[in-house]
Amino acid sequence: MRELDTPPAIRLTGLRKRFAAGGTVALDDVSLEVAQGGIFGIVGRSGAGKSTLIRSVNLLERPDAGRVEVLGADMLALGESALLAARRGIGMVFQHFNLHARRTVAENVAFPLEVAGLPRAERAARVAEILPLVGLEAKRDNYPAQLSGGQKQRVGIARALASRPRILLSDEATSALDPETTQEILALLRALRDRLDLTVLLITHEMGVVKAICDQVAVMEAGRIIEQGRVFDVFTRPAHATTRRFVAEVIGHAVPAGTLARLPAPGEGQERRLVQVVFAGPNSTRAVVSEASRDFGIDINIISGRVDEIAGEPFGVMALAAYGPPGRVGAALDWMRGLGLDVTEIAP
Ligand SMILES: Nc1ncnc2c1ncn2[C@@H]1O[C@H](COP(=O)(O)OP(=O)(O)OP(=O)(O)O)[C@@H](O)[C@H]1O
Repeated sequence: MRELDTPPAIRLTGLRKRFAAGGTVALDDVSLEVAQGGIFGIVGRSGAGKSTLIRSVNLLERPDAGRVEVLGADMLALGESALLAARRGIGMVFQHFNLHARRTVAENVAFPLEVAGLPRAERAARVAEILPLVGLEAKRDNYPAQLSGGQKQRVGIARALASRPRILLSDEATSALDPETTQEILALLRALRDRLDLTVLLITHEMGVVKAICDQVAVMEAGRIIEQGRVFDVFTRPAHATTRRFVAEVIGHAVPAGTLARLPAPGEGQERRLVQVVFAGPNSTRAVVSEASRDFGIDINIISGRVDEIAGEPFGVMALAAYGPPGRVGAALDWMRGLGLDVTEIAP
């Protein structure tokens, strides 16, 4: 991450929100910090409180308690006009694009500038500058109905960037898109972050989105953040059961029951241990399976395996069945743990 010495772009402290007396608590003591230039993902199931949280940043939703600081400004202390100005520094992208059907691409992008009272010539100049950034110069006079979903979201992004915000909020921006278009839009968001020096806070129910572009992640459940940290750390060492389920969606290694049933039973005087091994860090590329097998005199059957990259770092996960005399198998697994690999038993 960049600019480690600068204060966070967004700092939320102790946010609480309940929509009705006696109703569900949408935010329950939520605190997080988004570093300048970072891409921070908030993931959680439907109803976890993600929308309420992201809408608290620009005060589309007012928390009942807590503190919202954006680029150093105490948002809850701002008067009406100062708040409007602060909001112009925070762009927002929506799941269903929210485009005006009867306005062209250029007119949609210019809309927030019109609301802000910018003269026509300046609006036109800004639109001409921004459409190439999202690859839509050729579509400037088209109407939303003439665009694909991905193109519509590019318009949504261009509109969010029209007032040159330093911060971009993304509310499930890719949830209505197919997987290929999702990857294109995510790549665009990352490129824009780099080019315009943006800070991005996004919410999603898909861990794949987090894996693709975020450097920090927070997992929400029932209004609380149950886990947060660097994406690589959370993916490779999820602490909470809910996080483990999310992580399993993209890097999971549930071994099918049929496969387990077909594994050979241990021979006379032998034991069998089934483990999942997560390879990360300096020993991720070491030939641990063959080394363990040779040095401890055991047999290791690789049931499944996959090598991946998370936040640009190599990462692998394997399911292994290890056979050998009692004691030696355990010693081999301990040796793997000693190398910093994450070894967990997956079945008896
Ligand atoms: N305007 C509202 N009035 C009353 N309750 C609300 C309102 N908005 C959200 N809630 C409730 O607050 C809780 C959190 O909702 P929120 O929309 O923030 O969750 P979410 O994680 O974004 O879910 P989704 O992905 O389905 O939008 C839910 O119980 C929801 O029903």
